[in-house]
Amino acid sequence: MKVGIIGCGAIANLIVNNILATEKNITIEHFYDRDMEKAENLASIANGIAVINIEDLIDNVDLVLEAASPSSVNEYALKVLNKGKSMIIMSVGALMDENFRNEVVETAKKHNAKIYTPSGAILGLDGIKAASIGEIKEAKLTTRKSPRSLGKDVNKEEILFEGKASEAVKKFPFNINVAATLSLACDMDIDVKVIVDPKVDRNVHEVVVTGDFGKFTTRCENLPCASNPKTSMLAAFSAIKLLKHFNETLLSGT
Ligand SMILES: NC(=O)C1=CN([C@@H]2O[C@H](COP(=O)(O)OP(=O)(O)OC[C@H]3O[C@@H](n4cnc5c(N)ncnc54)[C@H](O)[C@@H]3O)[C@@H](O)[C@H]2O)C=CC1
Ligand SMILES: O=C([O-])CC(=O)C(=O)O
Repeated sequence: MKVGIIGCGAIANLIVNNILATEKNITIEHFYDRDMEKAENLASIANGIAVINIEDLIDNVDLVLEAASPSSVNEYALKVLNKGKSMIIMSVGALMDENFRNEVVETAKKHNAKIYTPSGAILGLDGIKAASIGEIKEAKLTTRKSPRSLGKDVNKEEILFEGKASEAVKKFPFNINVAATLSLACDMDIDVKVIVDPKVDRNVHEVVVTGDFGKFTTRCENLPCASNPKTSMLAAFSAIKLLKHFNETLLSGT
């Protein structure tokens, strides 16, 4: 399988280094970034090509992995899907806009392509997918990050946001894509709280879900990526595992 990457930052670097070292059947050779130097750096690690035109990436791969920004999803998703290429989307917040999401899904259907949103930086997507066979009644996400992650200068804990995921992704486009991933899995605009906390140096996400199945709570304390404190390493790991799934025969978990 040939994969092309849009956005050559923290997540893309972890993915490329891992896949290069562990997977013979996945090649990642085409890279695009609005910062050409970033694309060239990653291309040199992978012995690949930094493309200037996005079409040169789309035309030469089977699957496009977006790890750039919500606005990049608005810019490129329809171009990718219109050419029948499947897509892994990390900047899931872009899909909270219902009209855009419907257009993306319809385009993918028309061209027989798939859209994957990995579990990213949170725990519990497996349980939610199973729980969604019954009714999911309530889902809440509480995210706690350091002032450095959230770009705030505070010396005590502060609630920055309480409301719906659709609003959260607009206010924190680079910090709370997980709220969108949860909303898609639950098929509802979930409740979100964002807390800046000078006492933490990890990205902490708590998920509480109730439904016909009962109730579960998950909590993770994620180490951030060295090159981007907003982003948890687990988010990159989840995309790596999804890529590996394409090659696996025995698949565990929903
Ligand atoms: N789904 C999830 O659980 C998570 C999603 N994310 C999201 O994944 C994305 C990537 O994260 P990182 O690798 O940490 O970011 P990063 O900031 O380290 O790298 C992003 C790269 O994309 C490039 N870029 C941004 N917009 C672009 C555009 N319109 N066209 C071309 N290139 C563009 C930037 O120049 C940069 O090199 C972000 O949107 C982030 O918010 C991050 C963590 C968890
Ligand atoms: O990596 C994280 O902890 C979560 C994150 O930035 C996002 O969902 O955008």
